[in-house]
Amino acid sequence: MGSQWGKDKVYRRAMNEGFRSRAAYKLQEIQERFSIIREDDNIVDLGAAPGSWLQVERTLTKGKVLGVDLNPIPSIDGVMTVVGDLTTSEVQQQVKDLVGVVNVVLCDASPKLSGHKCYDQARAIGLGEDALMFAARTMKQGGNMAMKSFQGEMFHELLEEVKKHFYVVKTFHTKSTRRGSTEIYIVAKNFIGSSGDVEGHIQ
Ligand SMILES: C[S@@+](CC[C@H](N)C(=O)[O-])C[C@H]1O[C@@H](n2cnc3c(N)ncnc32)[C@H](O)[C@@H]1O
Repeated sequence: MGSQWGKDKVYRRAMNEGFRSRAAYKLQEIQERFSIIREDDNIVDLGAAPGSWLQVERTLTKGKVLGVDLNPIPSIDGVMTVVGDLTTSEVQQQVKDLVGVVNVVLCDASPKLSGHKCYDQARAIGLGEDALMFAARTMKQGGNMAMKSFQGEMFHELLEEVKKHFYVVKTFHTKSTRRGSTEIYIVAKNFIGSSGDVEGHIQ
């Protein structure tokens, strides 16, 4: 699992460049490599606080940008936010009402670490499954997704589940990820379309 953000060189660079966290560079790397966001796309960003991915997204599309997080996200011009749990159907409905057609779902959410490796890994994988289900229930056919995950138990199963819903699926280690972290991004392009039977834990 990754460690919490620290005040290292990349963090200081992010602050100097006006980003809310170093995570901004991870999305920039994903976009440079995979071009998952097109200039008119509507984007939903799950686990978006404090908002550095939202800052990057706002520069990449003229479409709608909406962030969801358990914690409030300080406002960003031209960005909608929802405070809530991405695993709930209420939040899914709110997002659909606000965004309408969703072209891209991004998920950088990670659960609060308990320090128990197996438990934290299981929760991280569970959150990934929920993000996949969120995407499958809200996203337009042909849409793209990128989600954070962690290598370890059940990661392979999550990856296989993503492959059932997208034509192209890759994994990607960003250079901006801390050394020693098991963090890995799943990048999925060209959503096959909603089948309504994604495994997950939506309430
Ligand atoms: C690493 S931070 C995201 C950083 C963000 N991408 C950025 O650039 O600022 C992970 C976030 O996931 C959120 N999160 C975790 N579980 C969540 C859930 N079930 N629903 C919504 N947000 C969640 C946390 O509150 C936290 O803010």
